[in-house]
Amino acid sequence: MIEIKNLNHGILNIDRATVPEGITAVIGRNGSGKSTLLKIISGIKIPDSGSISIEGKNPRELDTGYVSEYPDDNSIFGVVYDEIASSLRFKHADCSETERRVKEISYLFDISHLLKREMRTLSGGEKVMVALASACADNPSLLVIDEPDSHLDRGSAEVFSENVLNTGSRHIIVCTHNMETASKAGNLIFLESGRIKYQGAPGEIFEKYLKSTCFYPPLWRILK
Ligand SMILES: Nc1ncnc2c1ncn2[C@@H]1O[C@H](COP(=O)(O)OP(=O)(O)OP(=O)(O)O)[C@@H](O)[C@H]1O
Repeated sequence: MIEIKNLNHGILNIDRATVPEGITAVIGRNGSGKSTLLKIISGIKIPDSGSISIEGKNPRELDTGYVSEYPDDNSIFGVVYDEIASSLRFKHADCSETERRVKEISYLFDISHLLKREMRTLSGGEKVMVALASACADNPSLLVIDEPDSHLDRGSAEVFSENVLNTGSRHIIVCTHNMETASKAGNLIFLESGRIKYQGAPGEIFEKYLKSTCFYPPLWRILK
């Protein structure tokens, strides 16, 4: 469980919120504070005031995988293999175990053919897939992903839904402008001007509060 109390940071102003385990999608208009919230949950930013705890711990005490919305912000190393292996190497994992895991996760993410490539030569979507594989390689207990789908084609978006969202991380927080992705989460947070306006099961939030807005999943209008 993630507990937020009296959080103030930039546009964010959240008195009290409890985020359950599982997959949470964060949605809202441009500039509503989604990325800021994700950076605070992942421990990248320390809030100006207030507190956030995850399973009773400070975010920086958790093993976390974070994927930025900007593909070029995600990589440290020059070659794809080294990038995906980095979290395992930082933990001094055994070389053969590192190699096994890099190959396994690359296969799952359908990027085995990229392992020897230089990061700078990849497309935006390829960089996102490498960043997702790298973030998931060490099975983090918290996975925070900022707008993965804006760079992904349909096939890669499916790989994302099937593999990233089923990594087994205890908490997965995904910010997205894709309402079909959001509708598949277990929990939905709707941010407005830095405040949590709605939170709950996507079915309930979309039907009850967002039906007449552009946030309602387009597919639902056809199917329902
Ligand atoms: N470092 C910063 N300095 C000043 N203002 C900032 C900074 N970072 C973000 N902001 C402002 O805070 C607000 C929230 O930004 P944030 O990136 O969290 O929004 P967002 O909901 O993720 O937007 P988008 O959907 O466009 O990515 C915006 O008005 C933004 O301009």
